[in-house]
Amino acid sequence: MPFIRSQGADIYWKVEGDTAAPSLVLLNSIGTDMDLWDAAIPALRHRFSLLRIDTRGHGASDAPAGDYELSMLAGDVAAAMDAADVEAALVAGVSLGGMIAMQLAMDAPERVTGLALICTSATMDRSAWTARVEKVREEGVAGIADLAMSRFLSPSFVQARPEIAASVRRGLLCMEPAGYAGCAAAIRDMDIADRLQTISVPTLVVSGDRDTSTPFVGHGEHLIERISGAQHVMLDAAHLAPLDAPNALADAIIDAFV
Ligand SMILES: O=C(O)CC1=CCC(=O)O1
Repeated sequence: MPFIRSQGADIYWKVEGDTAAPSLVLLNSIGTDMDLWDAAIPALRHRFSLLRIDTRGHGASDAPAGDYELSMLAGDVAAAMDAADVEAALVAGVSLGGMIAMQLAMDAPERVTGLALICTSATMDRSAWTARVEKVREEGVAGIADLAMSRFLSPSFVQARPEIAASVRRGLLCMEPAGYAGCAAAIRDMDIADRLQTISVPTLVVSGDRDTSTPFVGHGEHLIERISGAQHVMLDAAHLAPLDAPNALADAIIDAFV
């Protein structure tokens, strides 16, 4: 399995798809891993060379103790791109993944040819994420599992696809608490809102009409108002859009960038 050592942690990455096509980096939300993208891969793999990365603290990547920072997580993405020989790419991220993508576009604009910002935000509630970090460090991921699940998926999706909901919950509960808390600290300390105007690459903002974690009002809307020329697509989806609407999400990315 390919790992790259980055800033004291082994980061897991994987390349698939059409390696002669433009590169698309896929980033996961907090509490999931690169498998979040599985259902969208068949629609994306013929159009892009896909680089999936397990965000530090998630999946097969290491989960060191302590607070992480968005710039550290963006540095991990750049390290995985180096390891995969990807000079620059379109970067698509769900939620935390979108925050990392925006940070990378600010820290290393030469590595980013475009952004697909999916059910994400530049402004999360600091006190709520402070409480989440503390709870996970005291009680483990089980302490926030119900809350996280209620923000990931809508009741209608859970009823229609209980096996997917069960697998998301299992993944969450199997996580290292240090990994969840480290990334939750990066969300708590996020500081990108004032620099959104510096993003100059083509950007697609995707919202979910059933997303209660980063709804369009106050989140997607905030991004399109500040990122010059950003396009917007609203999907029939909750927060984890790649599970809820994988083909519509893939089509939106292909329509915007191919
Ligand atoms: O609120 C949630 O738990 C959902 C979420 C916020 C950031 C992220 O990556 O997922």
